[in-house]
Amino acid sequence: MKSRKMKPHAKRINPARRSIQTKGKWKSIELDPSIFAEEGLEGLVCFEELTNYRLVDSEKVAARAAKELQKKEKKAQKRKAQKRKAIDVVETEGGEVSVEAKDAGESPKKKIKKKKAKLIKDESAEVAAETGQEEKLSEPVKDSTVGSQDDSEPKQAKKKKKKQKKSKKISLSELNTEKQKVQESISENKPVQANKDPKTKPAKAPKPRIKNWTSSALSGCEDTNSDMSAWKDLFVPVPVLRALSSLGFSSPTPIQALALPSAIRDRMDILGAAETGSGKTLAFAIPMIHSILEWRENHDNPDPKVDNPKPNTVKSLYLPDEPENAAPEAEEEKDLEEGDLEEGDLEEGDLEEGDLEEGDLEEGDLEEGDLEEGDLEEGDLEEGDLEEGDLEECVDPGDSDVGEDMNDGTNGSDEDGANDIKLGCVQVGEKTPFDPTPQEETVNNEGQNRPLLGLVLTPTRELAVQVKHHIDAVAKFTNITSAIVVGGMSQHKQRRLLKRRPEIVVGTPGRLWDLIKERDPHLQNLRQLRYMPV
Ligand SMILES: Nc1ncnc2c1ncn2[C@@H]1O[C@H](COP(=O)(O)OP(=O)(O)OP(=O)(O)O)[C@@H](O)[C@H]1O
Repeated sequence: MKSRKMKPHAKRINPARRSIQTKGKWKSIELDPSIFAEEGLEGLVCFEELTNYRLVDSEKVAARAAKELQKKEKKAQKRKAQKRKAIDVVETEGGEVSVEAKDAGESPKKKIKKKKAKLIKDESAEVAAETGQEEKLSEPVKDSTVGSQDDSEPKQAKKKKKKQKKSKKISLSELNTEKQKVQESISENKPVQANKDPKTKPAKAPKPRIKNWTSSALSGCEDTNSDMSAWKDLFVPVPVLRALSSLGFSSPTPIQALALPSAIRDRMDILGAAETGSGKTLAFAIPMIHSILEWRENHDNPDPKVDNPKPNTVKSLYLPDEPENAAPEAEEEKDLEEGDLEEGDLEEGDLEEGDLEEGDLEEGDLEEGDLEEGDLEEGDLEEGDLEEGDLEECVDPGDSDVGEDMNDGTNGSDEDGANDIKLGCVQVGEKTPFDPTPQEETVNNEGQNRPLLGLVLTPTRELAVQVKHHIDAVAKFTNITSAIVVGGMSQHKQRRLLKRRPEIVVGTPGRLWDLIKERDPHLQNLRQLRYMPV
């Protein structure tokens, strides 16, 4: 039915939604005009009828419509994907400019993702450049950009992890090699080299050993390669020169260079002054040793026609042109064969510490009376050497001063010299007349007759010890012996040492005076004293 109110060209409702499929056409039906006179039908225009049509299932139609929609959406997605692919191809060929052009039409999320990927790519390139593997690493990075961006991120992460693992492995292997080095060096007693890698802990450096040059000299480690020509013209005795070479003293200090010729050649008294550590000790010790060697030579080969001994008869470097000097000491050190030595050839002091080894002396070699008082020094006997009953009376009242206070400047002589006159800082013994004439020797063998030839006076005990070490070091190839006489140490022991008649005595005034007052035989015989450094 059509009325006047209906629009003539109104859009027809989709027939599918009506569930009717129109096959024929709508046809108008002729009506009686009286019908239009009735109320309520004045707006009616005509009737139409459709006789050819088909009823349709509405659900099926709806499903079809949904399918059609999905197909359309898929097609749209495909088109978009094809567009992206085309843009990526352009990017790989054209570089950054094309990427930026492509970015203009993309969402901000995708832009961030791309930036991330780009940053990772740059980092990996830098690392590759550092490790020298740039070529290997850059290729897979390019591949990832050709593929989808979502895939590129996990690939980059994997590579990063691999790199981290690699670097960890490298650092671990470095640590292992360092450990091995340290273990090797420990087993070989070698100092460990400083570790250059700041991450790993540096190995503890071994504590530097302070060189005890006196003991090293006495141990006999000779530096035979050192050039000793700087000592030429200083009149140093050859055995002393050998000792200096073993100490590594290849040249004299200024005070030694100045003092030695005047003291040795010109026999001058010398008053020297130089700063501490400048070698003053050897400046007086070498001339003293020279003087003693000279005395020995004249004493062993006395010339009955000449009262005074010949000066400068000791071999030294002051005669460089003489062929004798070319082979110093070599002849003296010829190997001794069995039978070469007869009884009496060896004197006291000829054998030094270390000359005899374990096993050299057998049971029965020593007879009763071979050892005298004073032959054994402190330290000669070790724990276990003496058995119960070996010592009967071992307490010596003279040893009571072992524990004297080292800081106390006064010696035990104060009690003895209670009646002495004190003049300022000089003490003069009233009741102790000093008699320089030699006392009658109680023992008359050759070694016991040796006079005191050098007496060194030092203000302190410590300096006395130091000076004795210096003298022993440079006199180690001469058989010259020395003893120390200072307060704070056993007076009894010092008396025993003086019985051995050392050529040199180093001491402090107080203890020396004590022993002189006690008429120690070695200190009473000062007629032969040739050298007295103060
Ligand atoms: N010719 C030399 N060459 C190298 N070193 C030397 C030489 N002479 C001495 N010395 C070294 O110098 C150090 C100091 O020497 P010395 O003790 O004789 O100096 P000093 O002037 O007597 O010092 P102080 O005034 O403190 O007693 C010694 O331990 C020795 O190692």
